[in-house]
Amino acid sequence: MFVGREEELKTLEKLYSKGNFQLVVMYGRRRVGKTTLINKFIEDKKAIFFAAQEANDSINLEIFSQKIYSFFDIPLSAGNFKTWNDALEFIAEKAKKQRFTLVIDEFPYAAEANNSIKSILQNIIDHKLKETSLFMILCGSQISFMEDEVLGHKSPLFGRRTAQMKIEGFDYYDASKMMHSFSDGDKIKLYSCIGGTPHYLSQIDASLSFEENIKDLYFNVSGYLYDEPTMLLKQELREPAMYNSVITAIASGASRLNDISTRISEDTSKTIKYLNTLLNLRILHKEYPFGDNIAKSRKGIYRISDNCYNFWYKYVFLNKIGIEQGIGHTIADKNVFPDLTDYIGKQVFEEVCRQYLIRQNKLSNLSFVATRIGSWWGQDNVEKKQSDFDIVADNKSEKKVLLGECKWRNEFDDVKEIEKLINKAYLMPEYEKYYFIFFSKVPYTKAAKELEKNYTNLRLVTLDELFK
Ligand SMILES: Nc1ncnc2c1ncn2[C@@H]1O[C@H](COP(=O)(O)OP(=O)(O)OP(=O)(O)O)[C@@H](O)[C@H]1O
Repeated sequence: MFVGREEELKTLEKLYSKGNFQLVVMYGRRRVGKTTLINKFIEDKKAIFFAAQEANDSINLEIFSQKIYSFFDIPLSAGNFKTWNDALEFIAEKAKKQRFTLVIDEFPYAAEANNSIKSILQNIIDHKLKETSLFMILCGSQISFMEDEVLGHKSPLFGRRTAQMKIEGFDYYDASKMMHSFSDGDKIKLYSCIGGTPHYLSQIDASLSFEENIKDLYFNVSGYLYDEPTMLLKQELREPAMYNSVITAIASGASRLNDISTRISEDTSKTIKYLNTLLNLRILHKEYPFGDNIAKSRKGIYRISDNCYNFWYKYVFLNKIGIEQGIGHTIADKNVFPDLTDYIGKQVFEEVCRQYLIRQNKLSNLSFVATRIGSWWGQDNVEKKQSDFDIVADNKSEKKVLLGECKWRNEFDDVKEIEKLINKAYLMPEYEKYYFIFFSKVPYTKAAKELEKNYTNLRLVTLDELFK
């Protein structure tokens, strides 16, 4: 079953409809669904799909030759192309007369096996392919390679791409389509622990409970996700040990540079280097209080971008010895599951609610079209304490703002919390019209629903609405 990717397919189709030469550079973490997306895109098109192997140059050229021959119905006895240049010139000649797509998947493998492929490609693009209607996709999983050696200004291919697409994991909404047999609450829990990587989501066993799935995937040595984040880290970094410490520090709650440095016992100048590498790899991202000037703000905090990493570094990495000794399931029951409400409440649910708003905003389902969506934290000068909004979305020119609170708790006084949210609006004084939104794991009380009826600018969102 193919899920989501509507935007990506729309982008590809739009580029394809231009009818001229296109070079789309597509990249994204392993297992994020690049190949599946490309296959969906080419399913109704004439296409040569070549996936480079982690092998030497002659093997890659041989496979490439065979793909070309089979596409043009040339008998294999014709022998392989002698060089990449010959193969690509052949493609260029054919592409003068007919429209087709050429996909080179896992491009870094081919380029690592033969360092001159990038220059050969550049030369052919400039002198031959540009005049054809070839639709070409170069795809790869090594983010640093694709950004530096393909898109980067030092690459021979710099400036040749007509579009670039970074493929991200699913948001909670698309991820939930891969777990339809579960309750809404379990869907959020699964997304919080596994994240949005389609391949990981495809490992969920619908016949097992949420807990059984998490135990099977993470808490035994043969579990599919037992070692996955470190294996991926090793692919991108030569010395992952220090990076493991940095990510563990963040997963355990440190989010500012100083706190992270203290936790890993390194000075801030070294820590910042590690953090920057992890930011470049998109394993981390930085968040700023809503409205801050990002270029100047000193309030940025570091967050782990993917829930699989977040969960793994918080609960699996530090328990590896126990898991290897065969007590993984007990650790999960005793130490992990009881902590999940806190983990989701503090680290995931807010993001899920923001994703919901981003989707609703695109569908024009909010009271106004928001031009910025984020969260805010800072000083409340009236109450003389730190304060925050889980959600802030605004339209500055219309002077409208939406303020929100997200509660992943089993019990709380909803009326009190809603009133608290409304009463904090003075912290955002620059608007004329205020709207409020509240998200809750558990159903609202009658009194809260009454409040919503009387206060037209207030919306109470229930868990099931997140999936509509
Ligand atoms: N859009 C999708 N809908 C449903 N399942 C998907 C989708 N995308 C990916 N998957 C699942 O994830 C698996 C891995 O996806 P895919 O091979 O496309 O990832 P990739 O980014 O090309 O990975 P790699 O870089 O490791 O080759 C697929 O076999 C499929 O099970």
